[in-house]
Amino acid sequence: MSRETLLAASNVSKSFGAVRVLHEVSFDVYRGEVLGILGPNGAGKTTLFNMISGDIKPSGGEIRLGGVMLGGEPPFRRCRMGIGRTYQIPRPYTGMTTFENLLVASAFGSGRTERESYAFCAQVLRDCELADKANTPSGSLTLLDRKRLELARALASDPKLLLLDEIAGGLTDEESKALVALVRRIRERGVTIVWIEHVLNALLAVADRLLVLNFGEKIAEGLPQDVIANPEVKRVYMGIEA
Ligand SMILES: Nc1ncnc2c1ncn2[C@@H]1O[C@H](COP(=O)(O)OP(=O)(O)OP(=O)(O)O)[C@@H](O)[C@H]1O
Repeated sequence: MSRETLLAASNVSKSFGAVRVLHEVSFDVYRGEVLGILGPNGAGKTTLFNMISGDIKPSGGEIRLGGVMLGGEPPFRRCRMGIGRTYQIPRPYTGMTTFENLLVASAFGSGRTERESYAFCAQVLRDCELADKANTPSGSLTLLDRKRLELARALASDPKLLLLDEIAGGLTDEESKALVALVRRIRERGVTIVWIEHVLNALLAVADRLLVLNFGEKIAEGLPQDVIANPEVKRVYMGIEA
């Protein structure tokens, strides 16, 4: 079966001054898949997301979405082109309610009218199991609900490609399962997902493929069972000598 590429990264590199953080990383993300990204702390995972979302510029290489080069497009335009993301540290507007947070994200990203945004955001709230917290100030949500809100805010811009940055950290096993179920539902709606995650069980429960970074270089990519069995991945990521 032929796979359609949604996002293509070719030879993407990033240095901060003399410090090389990513070196010529290339990979494709196929439409409809969940690609999991693993790697030790400092491997360059979030830096890669920052370059896809346009928060920072690559030092070299190219990133394309649906064949269109992202080049110097700023973050808001990439958002409107269909790239949504979450941040490792959720950034809700704590003085606003859950619903208001979604409305802001929707107005920013989707180009919907106010009336359309209301209906759409109400649906996103239901999808993310936050409907009963619509009027709760976001600053008083539980950790799981803050994670759901972070996801819901990314979904409110109606992305084709959703970048999830360590959303399962700090959750109990049960909460993590609830989050995985939500990620699955989002994928079933046709959203393509790239998920950086240290909570391996969560990632393995939903990822179609895995990519592993170490010291800014891609060291493995493929089916989860093959990547997890790769001796280099075991050594650098799990500390297991072959
Ligand atoms: N703006 C910056 N200026 C200088 N160095 C940076 C900057 N952003 C990131 N780095 C460095 O780049 C390296 C990669 O950071 P990055 O956050 O991408 O790693 P990561 O794989 O996401 O790690 P973690 O799993 O801990 O989140 C780190 O050494 C970090 O200190």
